[in-house]
Amino acid sequence: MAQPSFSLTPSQDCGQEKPLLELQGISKSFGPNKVLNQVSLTVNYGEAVAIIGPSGTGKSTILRIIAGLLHRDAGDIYIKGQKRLGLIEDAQDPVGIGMVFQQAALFDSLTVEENVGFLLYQHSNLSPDEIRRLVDEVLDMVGLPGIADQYPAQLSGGMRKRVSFARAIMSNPNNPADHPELLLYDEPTAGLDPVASTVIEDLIRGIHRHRGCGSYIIVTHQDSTIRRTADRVIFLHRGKICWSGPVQDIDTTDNPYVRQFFSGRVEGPIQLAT
Ligand SMILES: Nc1ncnc2c1ncn2[C@@H]1O[C@H](COP(=O)(O)OP(=O)(O)OP(=O)(O)O)[C@@H](O)[C@H]1O
Repeated sequence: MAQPSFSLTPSQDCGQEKPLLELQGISKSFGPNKVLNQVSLTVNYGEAVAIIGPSGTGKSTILRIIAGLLHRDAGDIYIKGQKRLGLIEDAQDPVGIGMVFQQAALFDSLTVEENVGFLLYQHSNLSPDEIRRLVDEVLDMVGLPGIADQYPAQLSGGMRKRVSFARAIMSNPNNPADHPELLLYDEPTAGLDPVASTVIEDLIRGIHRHRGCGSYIIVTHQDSTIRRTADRVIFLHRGKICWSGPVQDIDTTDNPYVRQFFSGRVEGPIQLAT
């Protein structure tokens, strides 16, 4: 399988003193439903952080707030030590963010090539032939060679998810600043068969490793994805962080939430959201 063409061009300096991202006391309600309650977390340069926890506990909401797609009610967001008021991109020193959403969110009227190469068609001087070559390369990386001319409706849900992944990792090789510094993955392997999951997990890790100090946050329920993609795990329950630790500690911690989550037991502090 092809390696990322941008693999040897790390996009930012490692060893920064400030965290890449810091959330302090973030709260968010939807009507009477308090979804996030004073959540604070940091993501350092080069870190791979998994946010896990039961359904409906606010994981995707955190990603959407970080991405600037949703406003918080309270709390502060710092990027590279600088407080940000609104959109992360809405600043003098923007952070490139790539996102892979739970729903593939492709444009139905565009081909796979047009979807994956969308930003390059809009914002680069690359020729259509060059963009097509990059699209083919990225589709090969996600294990979907030869589908560039198809439409999303012709693909399975898992294939669409991998196309969405391909789009998130597309970047302009002529513009090093184009590489996302922070990738946000919202359940990138949900609904995929085990082999397709492994392909995506390896890609996530591979891109991370090759970038040297690229950082990402991944929200996932999949046991294998947590173990194979995360350095550190944050456990969210009912809008609060109730455990955080290195991924290898998930099997040894006596935290009751973590124990119940990984055993799948019905008895314990985690109760299904109503
Ligand atoms: N736009 C919205 N309007 C109203 N309620 C919302 C909205 N977005 C999310 N919620 C609610 O916020 C809560 C948390 O949702 P969120 O998607 O963040 O949970 P999650 O932990 O990612 O869940 P899952 O693991 O099932 O994807 C849920 O109760 C959800 O119904």
